[in-house]
Amino acid sequence: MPVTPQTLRNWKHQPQPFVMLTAWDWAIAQIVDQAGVEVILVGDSLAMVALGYANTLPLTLDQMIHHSQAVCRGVKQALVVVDLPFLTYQESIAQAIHSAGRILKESQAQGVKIEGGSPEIVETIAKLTRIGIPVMGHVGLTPQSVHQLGYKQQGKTEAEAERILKEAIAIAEAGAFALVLEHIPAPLAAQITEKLPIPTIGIGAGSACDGQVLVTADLWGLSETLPPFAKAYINGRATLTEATQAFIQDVKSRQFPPNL
Ligand SMILES: Nc1nc(=O)c2c([nH]1)NC[C@@H]1CN(c3ccc(C(=O)N[C@@H](CCC(=O)O)C(=O)O)cc3)CN21
Ligand SMILES: CC(C)C(=O)C(=O)O
Ligand SMILES: [Mg+2]
Repeated sequence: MPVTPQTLRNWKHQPQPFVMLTAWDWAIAQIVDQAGVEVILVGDSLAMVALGYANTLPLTLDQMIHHSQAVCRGVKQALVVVDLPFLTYQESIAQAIHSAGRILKESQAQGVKIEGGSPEIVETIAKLTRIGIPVMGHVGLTPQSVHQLGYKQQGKTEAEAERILKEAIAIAEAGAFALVLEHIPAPLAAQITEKLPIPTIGIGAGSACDGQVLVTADLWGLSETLPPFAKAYINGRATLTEATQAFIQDVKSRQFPPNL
């Protein structure tokens, strides 16, 4: 049965966490969907892992729609959620509706994710939800604020932890169907998970969350550097380099192609 935002919203305190992975094109989406993940995120990290930008800020809405369309063509089971890129939702609620609306109209995605927990963002989540657009929240380390936060762990002081907990509660009350907790201490993520009526999805937030998310380029060992919380399950760079060099050798030694 295909996963919907409602399926996910009800996935709370289950014995087994659900899994979300990122995808940025059709082949990757097919692989992770057929492997059995519950959610596929067209994450704006694609700016870095697929397009080579230094951070997620340059990505445009048109680029995101182009990648989302490709991802959706490869997915049969998983719920597809798309990150709204930097400055495609922060300017006004009207801008957020326009951007989220284009994602849902121009791809088959069923939800959008937006970063932050300020009163403005909470109001935007409430408005999008009221007009029928499922929204996933994202607090803790929010990479679109890299020039303010860097990529450091968030919520280390008592005051910061309290602020993140309050943001999480406000986002849930605004109607978000799930919430990403990025790079915060495990006890804080456990406390938020306990208190929220909606599922939490951790990345660098410990094992108590209702779901876990990873950037697929990190899982596959394709990234040049790994965040401290990520784990590569295959050395993709080395494995693909070896295959490429074997091909180069075969051509140079006339072992490839075969003479049919
Ligand atoms: N491939 C990839 N994986 C990710 O998880 C990811 C992205 N890209 N792009 C957007 C953000 C950036 N992320 C990152 C990147 C680096 C650190 C990291 O190295 N943190 C160090 C300190 C860095 C600092 O002080 O500036 C740490 O010890 O927390 C953490 C999260 C997570 N997100
Ligand atoms: C890491 C996840 C949560 C994300 O926002 C992304 O990949 O862009
Ligand atoms: Mg993102």
